[in-house]
Amino acid sequence: MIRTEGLTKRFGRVTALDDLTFTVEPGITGLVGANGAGKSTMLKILLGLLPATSGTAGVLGLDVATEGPAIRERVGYMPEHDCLPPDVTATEFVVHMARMSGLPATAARERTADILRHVGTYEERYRPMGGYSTGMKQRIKLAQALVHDPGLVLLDEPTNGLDPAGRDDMLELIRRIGSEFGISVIVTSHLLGELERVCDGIVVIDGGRLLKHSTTASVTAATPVVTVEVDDDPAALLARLSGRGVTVRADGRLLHVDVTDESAYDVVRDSVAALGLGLVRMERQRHRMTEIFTAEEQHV
Ligand SMILES: Nc1ncnc2c1ncn2[C@@H]1O[C@H](COP(=O)(O)OP(=O)(O)OP(=O)(O)O)[C@@H](O)[C@H]1O
Repeated sequence: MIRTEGLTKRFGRVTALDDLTFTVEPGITGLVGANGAGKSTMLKILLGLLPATSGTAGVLGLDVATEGPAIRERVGYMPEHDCLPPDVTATEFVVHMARMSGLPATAARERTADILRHVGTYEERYRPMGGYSTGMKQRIKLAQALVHDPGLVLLDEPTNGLDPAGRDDMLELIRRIGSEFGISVIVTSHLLGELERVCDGIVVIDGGRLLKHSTTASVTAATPVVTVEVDDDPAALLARLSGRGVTVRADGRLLHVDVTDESAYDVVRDSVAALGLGLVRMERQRHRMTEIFTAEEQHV
């Protein structure tokens, strides 16, 4: 889908991308990094909108340096910042973008109606976009990226500015773009945790350098861990669980238990009861990917 080789971009003294080499397979891929890590710069280079300082990149087998227009015919792009004209309706805008991408007038109108229904803004389609909420604007930006039925979409921070429910809705839409329409997706975010839910693969960049490239499956396949807290010294519980073949680590007053299968929960419950302890907390750990990336970062 995408390959880069030694890709570097400098703006004066700022190195936005520093010798990046990676490949991206079809599916949903997250491009993660803090603000300023170089994510938007990467997307603009992949679209052929910004020239690289050195190195090469290809998208769908096309060279970004010489085949930008052909790439933009086949790829949809959702920019990060607000770019919607306020006095134009969603229908007018998305039809216009479809026509710009080469669709005939009738097909553009039909596709626009379909895609606005799909992203959940059909009711409001004849209202000027200036009055839209941030969530609706993000959906229109997504709709215009999809309207010409691209093989790949590049989404720049699509959950930016959304409340938790809006984020969940947007992530669900992205998941469906991949699974129902079979369109490959590159989605950027500064939040690793939210991409973990929808992505097949993750590329992490930091200060323009590649920190990590991995499949989400290989990461989330790691054994789940449950944190257990009891109302007394956990030493006796630690010994009892180890004696029953459970892998467990002490962390101050907390115990971290590997859940290789569901029976581990029963072993914890029965052991706590047998020792006459009170169970204060038993919690599945979140953000495993963050921990794994942080652990591996030390080896990079
Ligand atoms: N046109 C430009 N001129 C000068 N510097 C730029 C330009 N575009 C980006 N930069 C710099 O390059 C670096 C990477 O910026 P980029 O916008 O790609 O980061 P990002 O990861 O997308 O962050 P954000 O989410 O905040 O947009 C930053 O230091 C930024 O200031």
